[in-house]
Amino acid sequence: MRISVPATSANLGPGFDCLGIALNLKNQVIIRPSKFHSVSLKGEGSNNPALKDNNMFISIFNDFYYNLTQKKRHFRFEFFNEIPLSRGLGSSSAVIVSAIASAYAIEGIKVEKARLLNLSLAYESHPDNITPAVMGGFNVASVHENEVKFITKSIPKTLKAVVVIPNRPISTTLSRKTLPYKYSKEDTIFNISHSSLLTAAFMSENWDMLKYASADVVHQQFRMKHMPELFEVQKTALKNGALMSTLSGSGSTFFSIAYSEDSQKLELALKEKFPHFRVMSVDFDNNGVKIEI
Ligand SMILES: Nc1ncnc2c1ncn2[C@@H]1O[C@H](COP(=O)(O)OP(=O)(O)OP(=O)(O)O)[C@@H](O)[C@H]1O
Ligand SMILES: N[C@@H](CCO)C(=O)O
Repeated sequence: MRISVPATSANLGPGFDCLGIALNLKNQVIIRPSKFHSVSLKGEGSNNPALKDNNMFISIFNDFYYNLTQKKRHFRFEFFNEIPLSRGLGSSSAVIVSAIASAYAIEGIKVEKARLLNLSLAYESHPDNITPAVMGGFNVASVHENEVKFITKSIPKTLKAVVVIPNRPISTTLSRKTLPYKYSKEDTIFNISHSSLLTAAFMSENWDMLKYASADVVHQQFRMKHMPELFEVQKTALKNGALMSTLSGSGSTFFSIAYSEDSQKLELALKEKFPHFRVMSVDFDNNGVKIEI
C-alpha cells in the first residue's frame, strides 16, 4: 500500500489557526506486512536518527492499527519525504493524517475524509494544516463543538506558490509560546476583517485583493523578529510580483503566491537576494491525502 500527503501552509497571514492551503510537495510511504519491523527513509529527515528509532508516523499508525484489529503485526515502512521538518510546511500534520489513513487502509477499511480529519484533530488541535492535508486546495476550517467544520476551494493552475525555506527549524509549540497572551479590540477586529476579506478573495478568485487582505497583526511580527531577515524576504517578494507573501504556519518558511507566468521571475529574485535559503516554485495540490492499495 502506498500513501501520499501534501505539504501545507497555514494562517496565510491573518487566518491564524483557521486558513490553510495544500502544496504539491509530498511525503509518501509504502507499507507492507513483514516478518520483522523495518524502516527505510529517503529525503527530508533521512539523516535524523529520531525518525528511525522513535518515528511519530509509526507510533500513531501502531496505535490505530492495534485499536482497529487488536493485533500486533510487523510491517516494513519505506518513507520518501519531500516536506522539510519544522519549517512551517505542515510536516507534523502530514504525518498525523497519513498515519491514521494508512492504519485503516491496510486493513481494507474505508474511512471518510471528514472522519479522518476529526481523528487527526486529537493530535493537532488547530485545523489549519490538517484540513488541507486531507482535502487539498484552500481551506477555511473551524472547530465547532469538537468537530472540524470546513469549506474547500480548488486553486487554479494559473497560480503558483514560491517558498523560501531557511535552514533554521522552528518548533510550532515553542513558536506559539512567543505570542502575546492577550490582544486589543483593535487588533482583533483587524485580523477578523482581513481574514474574512482574504477568504472572500480566494472564494471569488479576486487575486488582486490578496495583497491587502493578507495583512496580519496577531502573530507574524512576533515570530519574524526572531529571524529579522524574513521581513526582507517579504519585501522582496512583494516587489517582484508576489500577490501575497506571508510567514508559513509558525515559520521559518516564507510563502508567496504569484501568477504562474510571474513565478519564475519571483523565484530568481528571491534566489539572488537570499542565496543561503532554499527557494522553490511549487504547484498547488487540489487532492489532499491519496491512498493506492
Ligand atoms: N516525516 C516525518 N516523520 C516523522 N516525524 C515527523 C516527520 N515530519 C515531522 N515529524 C515530526 O513533527 C515535528 C515537527 O512538527 P512542528 O509542528 O514543529 O513543525 P511543522 O509541522 O513542520 O510546522 P507547522 O505546523 O508550522 O507547519 C518533528 O519534530 C517530528 O517529531
Ligand atoms: N496556526 C498554527 C500553524 C502551525 O502549525 C500556528 O501558527 O501556530
